[in-house]
Amino acid sequence: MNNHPSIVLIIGNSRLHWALFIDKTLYSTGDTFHLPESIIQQLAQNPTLDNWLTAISLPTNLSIIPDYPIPLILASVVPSQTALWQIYPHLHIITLEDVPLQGMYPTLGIDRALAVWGAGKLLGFPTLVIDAGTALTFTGADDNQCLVGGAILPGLGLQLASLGQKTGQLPLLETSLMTSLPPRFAMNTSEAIQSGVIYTLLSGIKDFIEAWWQLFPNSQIVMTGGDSNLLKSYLQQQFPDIAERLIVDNHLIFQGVGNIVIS
Ligand SMILES: Nc1ncnc2c1ncn2[C@@H]1O[C@H](COP(=O)(O)OP(=O)(O)OP(=O)(O)O)[C@@H](O)[C@H]1O
Ligand SMILES: CC(C)(CO)[C@@H](O)C(=O)NCCC(=O)O
Ligand SMILES: [K+]
Repeated sequence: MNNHPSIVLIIGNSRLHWALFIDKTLYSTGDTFHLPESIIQQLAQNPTLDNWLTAISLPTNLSIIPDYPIPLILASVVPSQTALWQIYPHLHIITLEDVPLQGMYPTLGIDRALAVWGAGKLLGFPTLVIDAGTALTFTGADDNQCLVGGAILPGLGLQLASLGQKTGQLPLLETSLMTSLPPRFAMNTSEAIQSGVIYTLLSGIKDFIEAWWQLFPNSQIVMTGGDSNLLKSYLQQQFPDIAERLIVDNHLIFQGVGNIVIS
């Protein structure tokens, strides 16, 4: 095969993550919100690269845009969203069976399986992935490319949203407005929320990393997901020794997909 494009779509709980592959090479990436059904129908009826590039605004400077139907490779942790794409004519849905990782449990999220597989293939096993998305997850695999397990907690945005939405007096804070660490003992509501959420999250992350290094002292640790850059910068300020050994890779899941599904 040469010069064959495919579109990869990872459906997360807040956003869609897109990649254009040319053969096995990751060519460009982007994020969108969940798409309206009308757009999905248009793409299903006219699945050319030109249409795709318009619909999801992926950057390209390809000299030749082929006009045959483009395969869509989809991995989703949102079943209702997966259902909308069933009408696409050249659809491959990635399941746990596609991932060569050993020892997976049946309800493991496909995003976690792909990310830890991608991290291991890219940087070596053992590996621990921290995915700072809607949910924040830890997912580890050992030298035998076998799942060790992990943990799931509400991500940064979700922690802030739950305080904003489930209380009478607390404002809804947005991660996009956060930059530097708040004072630990805060004297206003906004900083008090930030302090509580951020310092407990950072110590929790540190504790999981240290527990992992007890098991696998030389393991790589990779962080990915929408909040990874923000969390890495907080960790650099709060726990520089840990941050120094942490790799941020926002394309980890796509590395995993490219590695196993695209032939
Ligand atoms: N432009 C953006 N729009 C929305 N969220 C963003 C953006 N940039 C960063 N984020 C952060 O990304 C987080 C969500 O991460 P991400 O987009 O990786 O989640 P997801 O893939 O939809 O969810 P998950 O993978 O956990 O199901 C939010 O907490 C938010 O703070
Ligand atoms: C934890 C999330 C929401 C993270 O995106 C996803 O991986 C998921 O729905 N997982 C299923 C449960 C599990 O991984 O054990
Ligand atoms: K759910």
